[in-house]
This record gives sequence, C-alpha cells and structure tokens, in this order.
Amino acid sequence: MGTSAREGNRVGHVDLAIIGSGSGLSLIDDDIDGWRIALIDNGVGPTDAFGGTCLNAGCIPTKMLAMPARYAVAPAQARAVDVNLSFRGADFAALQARVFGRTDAIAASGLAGLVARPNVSVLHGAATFIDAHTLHVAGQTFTADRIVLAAGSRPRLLDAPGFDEPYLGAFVHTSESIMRVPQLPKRLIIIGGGTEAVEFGHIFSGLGSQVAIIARRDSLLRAFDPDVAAAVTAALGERVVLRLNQQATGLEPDDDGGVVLTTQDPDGIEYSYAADAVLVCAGRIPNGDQLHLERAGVEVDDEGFVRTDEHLRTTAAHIWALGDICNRHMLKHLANAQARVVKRNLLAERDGGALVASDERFVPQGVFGLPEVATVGATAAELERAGTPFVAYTHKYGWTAYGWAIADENHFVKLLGDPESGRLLGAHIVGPEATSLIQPLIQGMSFGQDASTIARGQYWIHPAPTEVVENALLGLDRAIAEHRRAGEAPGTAI
Ligand SMILES: Cc1cc2nc3c(=O)[nH]c(=O)nc-3n(C[C@H](O)[C@H](O)[C@H](O)COP(=O)(O)OP(=O)(O)OC[C@H]3O[C@@H](n4cnc5c(N)ncnc54)[C@H](O)[C@@H]3O)c2cc1C
Ligand SMILES: NC(=O)c1ccc[n+]([C@@H]2O[C@H](COP(=O)([O-])OP(=O)(O)OC[C@H]3O[C@@H](n4cnc5c(N)ncnc54)[C@H](O)[C@@H]3O)[C@@H](O)[C@H]2O)c1
Repeated sequence: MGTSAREGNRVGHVDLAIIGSGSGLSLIDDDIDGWRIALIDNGVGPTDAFGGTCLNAGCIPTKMLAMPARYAVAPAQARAVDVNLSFRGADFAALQARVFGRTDAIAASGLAGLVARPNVSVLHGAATFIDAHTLHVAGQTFTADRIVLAAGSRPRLLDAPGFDEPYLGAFVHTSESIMRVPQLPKRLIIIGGGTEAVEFGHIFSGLGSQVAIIARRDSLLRAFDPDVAAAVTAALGERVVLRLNQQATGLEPDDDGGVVLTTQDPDGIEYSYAADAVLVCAGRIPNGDQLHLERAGVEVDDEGFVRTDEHLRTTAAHIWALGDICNRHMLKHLANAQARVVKRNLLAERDGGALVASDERFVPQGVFGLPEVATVGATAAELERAGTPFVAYTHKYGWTAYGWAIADENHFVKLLGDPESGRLLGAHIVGPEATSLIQPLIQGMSFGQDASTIARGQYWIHPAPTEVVENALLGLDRAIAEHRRAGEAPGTAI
C-alpha cells in the first residue's frame, strides 16, 4: 500500500473507525467531515494494494481480462454465421499493464484523496480489538465512539500436502496473485468449480493457457439452477480439460520445472496432472476471525460471518458491519448497497432520524465467463426444498430474431413464477448479454410486478436481445394460466 497518511502519528480518539478500505471507503465523504475518522487497511494481494478486493484483485481486473478472452473465442462464434476468423494470440504483458495501470492508479488516487481530508487518518496494518471501543493497529492503540467492520474476506487455501510447502509457493496461486504472474502460464490447473473457477477458466483458456479445471462435485456452478450449471459445464468443458468428482490430494515438484497435482475420485482412483501454475478457487473466508471480535461483544454465525440485524448493526450497539465480512453473497453490488445503509444509519443516529433496513430480497449475480450467466431469486431446487409452489418456463435465444442473427442454439432464459400472483420467484439466464438482459427482471421482482405486467407494460425494441426476456415472460404467463386451468401439480416445467 505504500505510505499511509499519518503513519507514525498517534490517532488517540476518533468519532468513527472503519476497518477495511474496500466498500468501507465509500462511507467517507463530506456528510461526515465533522467527524474525526480513522480508516484502517492492511492491503490486498502481493502488491499490498489499497482499496479492497473488487478494485485490486476481484471484479474489475477479472472483467477487464474476461472481455479480451472473449475475442479469442470469436472465431468459433463467427464460423456459426459463415465468417472465417482466426486467433493468433494475446499480448499478456500489455493486457496486464493496461488493466493494472488503470486499477493501481485508481487505488493511488483513492488513497491520495483520503489523505487530503484533514479529518481522516489512514492507518496501514491489521486492526484487532482490545475491547469494545479500543483498537490496536501497527503498534498503537486508539479508541473510537463508533466502528464499522468492512474487512471483507480472503481466499480459502487448500489443506492438502504440498500446498503449504514454501518451495512450491511460487506455483500456488489464488485470485490475489494469479492475474499478476510475470508470464501467462503454459499449463494452468484450477481447483474449484464455482464462479471464480468458471471466470478464470474462461480468461486463461481464452488468452492461450492450457487449462485443466478440477472440481470435487459433479458439475460447475453447483449453487446455481441445474440447467444453468449443466449449460456452463458443457460449454466450458469444450475449452478446458474438465475433471469432475475429483478431490486434490497433493502437490509435488516434477522433473521439468513444474508441479504435479494428484487427485482422487470417489472410488479412490488416483490421477495426476502436470502444470506450471495451480490456482486455488475454493471459496472465501470472512475476515472476522482475525479481529478478536469476542473482545468487543460482536458475534459471528457458525460460518464466521458477523451477525447483524436488518439495519446492519452488530451485536455490539456501536459497531456496524457491511460487505463480505457479514453476508454470504459476497458480491460487490451488495457490499456497496450495505455501505449506503450503514452510512444512512450512522447519520440517522447522529441527527436523530429513523434507521433504514438493508433490502436483500433480490440480490442478483452475474458470472462473466463464456457463456455469461445471470441469476436472481430462487432456483427450482430451492423452491422444491422449501415446498413453494412454482411454474417454470424456459425460452431459448434461438426462438427469437436476435437468436437467429447470431445462430444461437444453446442459450436460454429460465423463469420461475408464483402460480397465484404471477410474480417472478427466480430468473436464470445463460447466454450473450445475460448480465444486462436480467435487469428488467430484477426490476420487476423488486417492484412487485407480475410477469404479464413486465412483459406488456412496456415496449421491447425489435429485434434486440431483450426480446428473449419478453418472450420468456409471455411464456411464463401462458404457463401459469394453463397451470391454473388444469389445476396441475406445482413445479411443472414447460
Ligand atoms: C476474483 C474475484 C472476482 C469477483 N468478481 C465479482 C463480480 O464480478 N461482481 C461482484 O459483485 N463481486 C465480485 N467479487 C466479489 C467482490 O470483490 C467482493 O464481494 C467485494 O469486493 C467485497 O467488498 P468488501 O468491502 O466487503 O471487502 P474488500 O473489498 O475485500 O475490503 C476489505 C478490506 O479490508 C482489509 N482488511 C481485512 N482485514 C483487515 C484487518 N484486520 N485490518 C485492516 N484491514 C483489513 C483488506 O485488506 C481489504 O482491503 C469478486 C471477488 C473475487 C475474489
Ligand atoms: N462474478 C462474480 O460475481 C464473482 C466472480 C468471482 C468471485 N465472486 C465471489 O467470490 C467468492 C469466491 O468465489 P469462488 O469461486 O472461490 O467460491 P464459490 O463458493 O463460488 O465456489 C467454491 C468452489 O470451491 C470448491 N471447494 C471448496 N472447498 C474445496 C476444497 N477443499 N477442495 C476443492 N474444492 C473446494 C466448492 O466445491 C466450489 O466449487 C464467491 O462467493 C463469489 O461471490 C464473484
């Protein structure tokens, strides 16, 4: 992170201490410049970067790399519409320079902007609680009237032989280091089958690495709708070596300067894979366990997430939380929204206003691989488990004019609706522009509109990609009407 604003200065006492410079940073603006504030951060990744995960090692750099990787796959897509293209490779060093040239500059200007604020002290180091109002950071202790926990999460490492051997450390990566490797790995193994594995699988196979994904379950994206998971597993399986139902059992050096990963399947059969780099994408751990929260009376749940009420107040009345440290979604748009809630509630307490609640009814997620995925609300499996009646309808891109234009065969919009109200319970899209196409559905769910109202209460541009969403809504509406007429059993898929 470099130098901090008042490194060496004694902070003494502040009105507000914020632990974490990711989404926590957005709390600091002119509205609270009457407060003395301490912002504490211990940096992200090998460059010890200021500004949190999204900017330095998460959403932004991955998406800036995912986009170029799409061009690498363009020849196959172009062939489907009778155009011949070829991919001749990517300049990985130039790409890295462009991506991190931008994000590093934003991190630096964010820090400089903060330093320029006379009421703010920036402390570089890991904060821990001494007691409910006292924090220890980088050799000093100070007290705070109010504290915001915005310390995020960290990558989960693998507990298998070899992974913690220092002499193999240069081969083992997480999301915090892989995007800054000095050269594109010729052979990359990715361990895990979630969002990171899918996005990095797309990025590195697109840019020219030979990628093997080793997942311990029977598909990628297991937490997503099963049709979505199956579509992504099939599509990425054509671009990488995909090995499902295998658990990593060890890592060793090999004779040609690389490493060998050993795995085992459920029948105990062993496999081995050679690589130049191994990327662990095994989920993330909330950072509350590193703060001595028990000294402050802040409780965590059984998975280590800080407990909050709907106003994002923790079990200690003067301590608030936001972002990955307290929510299972671990998504930036939710962390940002939670920061807005905490900010308003801090001001409400100061000024005597009413507290606001965090609205987490419909938190969407995008996965920026190829194909793109977007999801909001419940999956069919979740509704079945909860015994919630629903009607499902799936509309393919290929049944619309845009789908004909791109000769699409495999992509779709799947909607789950409430047979009584006609409202959406879940929406799941796999295909081009999925993360944009889903927005009218998020909007309809958030504002309580039924499928028919979303479809027929507005125009849809013809022949734009959005027509697949319009047609999916109309199809769901018809399916619900048929379901009501027939008195069918809930859960009927059309
Ligand atoms: C590879 C990757 C891709 C992602 N892509 C997306 C995406 O496309 N869309 C999306 O919505 N989300 C995405 N995410 C998730 C998103 O990055 C996180 O949800 C978001 O950044 C969390 O913000 P936060 O403020 O809670 O934590 P962070 O941004 O991680 O900030 C926490 C800060 O606290 C600091 N800290 C931790 N412990 C301490 C301590 N004890 N003392 C002082 N400082 C401390 C950390 O160094 C860090 O700077 C991605 C994540 C990863 C890893
Ligand atoms: N586009 C996005 O929104 C985006 C992109 C990347 C990451 N993220 C966020 O970052 C977080 C981390 O991503 P992720 O993909 O690592 O987590 P994830 O929870 O999506 O997937 C974790 C994967 O690791 C596997 N796994 C867990 N422990 C393992 C072990 N011991 N051995 C082998 N495999 C193991 C799981 O089976 C699963 O496939 C996510 O919660 C996500 O919200 C979001």
